[in-house]
Amino acid sequence: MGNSWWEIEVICDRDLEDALYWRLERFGCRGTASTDWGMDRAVRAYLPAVQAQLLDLSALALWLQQDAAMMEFEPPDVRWRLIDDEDWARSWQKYWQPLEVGDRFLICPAWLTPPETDRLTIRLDPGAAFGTGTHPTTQLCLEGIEMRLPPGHSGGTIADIGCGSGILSIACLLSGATQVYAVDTDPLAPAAAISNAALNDLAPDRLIAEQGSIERLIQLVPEECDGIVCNIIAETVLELIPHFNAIAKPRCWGAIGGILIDRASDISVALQKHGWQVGALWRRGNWCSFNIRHRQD
Ligand SMILES: C[S@@+](CC[C@H](N)C(=O)[O-])C[C@H]1O[C@@H](n2cnc3c(N)ncnc32)[C@H](O)[C@@H]1O
Repeated sequence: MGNSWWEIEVICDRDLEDALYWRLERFGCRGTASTDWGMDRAVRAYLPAVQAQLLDLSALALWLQQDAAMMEFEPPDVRWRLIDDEDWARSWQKYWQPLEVGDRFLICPAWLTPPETDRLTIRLDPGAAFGTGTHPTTQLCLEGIEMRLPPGHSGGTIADIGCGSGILSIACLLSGATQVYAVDTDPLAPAAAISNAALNDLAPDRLIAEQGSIERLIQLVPEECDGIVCNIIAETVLELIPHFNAIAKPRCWGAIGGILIDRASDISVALQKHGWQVGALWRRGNWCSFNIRHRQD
């Protein structure tokens, strides 16, 4: 069971997809891929087998059905099966295709030849870490990066809190940032981020990634940062916000995602309390992201 994965397949109404992602992420799923399924969507999520027992999966199915009932949708069809490492990789290969995000990025699975494009291509091997670009919260953060680091931008140090696969770190580096310091509490994430940076031909010293959270980042960064990217659920972001100042230059920007729309006002209040101005709040489905700037005082 050590090297196997649960593949959880959920067939649901397309308007339920956002809420579903949230529930799957909270359950601990490391990655998701979705495809059309007639008029519905088929969402597949992957979780190391050691992290869940059959009873946990039954509870998840019940939560998903309750979520659907509360939102007045038909109950989703939820199934799961154990797959080994090889099948897991094959599943990704089947369902995960190159994806354009925003005006500037193209996310391309490592095993495919990137298509001809004038977009910035982020090549990714999902490994076991979260972050393939298919999730709306990742896309919102990528669009935030696109706004802060426009074509021709060069320089700056960025902090990536909850780096997962390193997708946001790599986006910053390909957009001209000089250096990224990244942390993630998931022990598998830093290595995934570093190997994905290498896959994109980025010099190893441009991305320093370590296990931990903001307290590790405070030790890691030699000087305050020009930007912060952070795509984690609202409860965690609320704990992190009071510590942002310890790593931020005056006028530091932030692309903060992972927030369900009904938590937006809590986040906004906390940001303002700690000296951050909300420049824009972007929404996709039930998710939103904050583009913020530190007040200069
Ligand atoms: C939604 S994923 C984001 C991954 C990637 N940055 C992206 O945008 O796709 C959130 C990541 O944050 C990590 N995480 C959760 N709580 C954390 C914390 N307190 N400090 C640092 N990382 C955390 C998780 O392990 C996970 O990899």
